[in-house]
Amino acid sequence: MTETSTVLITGASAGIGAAYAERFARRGHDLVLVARNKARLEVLSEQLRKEHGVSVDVLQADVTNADDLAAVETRLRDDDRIGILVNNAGASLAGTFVDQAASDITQLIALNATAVARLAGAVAPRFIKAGSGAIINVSSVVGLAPEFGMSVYGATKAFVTFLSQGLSLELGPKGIYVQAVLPAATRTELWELVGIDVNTLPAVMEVGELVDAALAGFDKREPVTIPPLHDAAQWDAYQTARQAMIPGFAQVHAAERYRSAS
Ligand SMILES: NC(=O)C1=CN([C@@H]2O[C@H](COP(=O)(O)OP(=O)(O)OC[C@H]3O[C@@H](n4cnc5c(N)ncnc54)[C@H](OP(=O)(O)O)[C@@H]3O)[C@@H](O)[C@H]2O)C=CC1
Ligand SMILES: CC(=O)[C@H](N)C(=O)O
Repeated sequence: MTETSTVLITGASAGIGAAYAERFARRGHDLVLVARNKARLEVLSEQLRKEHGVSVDVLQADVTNADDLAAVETRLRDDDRIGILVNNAGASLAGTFVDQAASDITQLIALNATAVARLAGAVAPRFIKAGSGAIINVSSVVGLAPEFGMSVYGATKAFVTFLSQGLSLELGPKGIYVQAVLPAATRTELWELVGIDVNTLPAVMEVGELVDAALAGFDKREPVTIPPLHDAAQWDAYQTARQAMIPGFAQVHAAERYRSAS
């Protein structure tokens, strides 16, 4: 990854992805913008070329469609200029678990989880060969909070955070930086798409502030960046508590509290 390597951003036609595109263009990076809505991508790319003098390619793709996903994977495998992948495309799901149709659950997992792993998997071997590269995965604080009542959405985001932490450990020693970004409620169209008026939420971050904070974490090479978390020590304590359990998992016998049944 060079200072100005090309950045491929999924879900770049709106919201957080469009803000990443603008911020990376401002830093002088050429871009490959991916989403389904080609017209919106064209308008944004024209604006970024004009305002920042960068080169912008549009790659229309539905990353839940097998052929389209394969085309994005091919671009990531073959285009040596791409040094940063932003896995941002995602959506939420309306209703509670029992209201959600099996087809919608399948679609959400394909978008929020499968595509993220597949695209990281497509680019990683080339990055390993180069000894550099970065993967930014946009997750969510919802993945830390089953209490929020968004079980399937939260599960996809727990997957993204776990995948990112795992990849950071696996790929970090090979020169690749992997970052999980965990926004909380951010003012984008995502809310309207699931029938929620964003103005009714108690606290909402503006998308520019969110992406600037995420990029501050990127510049520090943080493995996990949580822009709304003011007390960073809370995340550190959570990691310490989790890691403290690990040595205890290797056991021949079940814990005492489970031994009374027979
Ligand atoms: N907004 C929020 O409060 C939060 C958002 N996030 C996460 O941030 C990420 C971006 O969301 P946000 O900007 O808010 O949402 P938006 O709805 O504003 O943008 C979503 C982007 O993803 C693209 N997209 C959706 N489905 C597909 C698909 N099947 N294939 C390709 N692209 C697709 C959309 O473009 P198009 O329709 O053109 O395909 C759009 O560019 C998501 O992963 C979301 O979960 C995390 C925490 C909070
Ligand atoms: C709850 C949501 O759907 C939102 N995308 C979030 O992750 O906070």
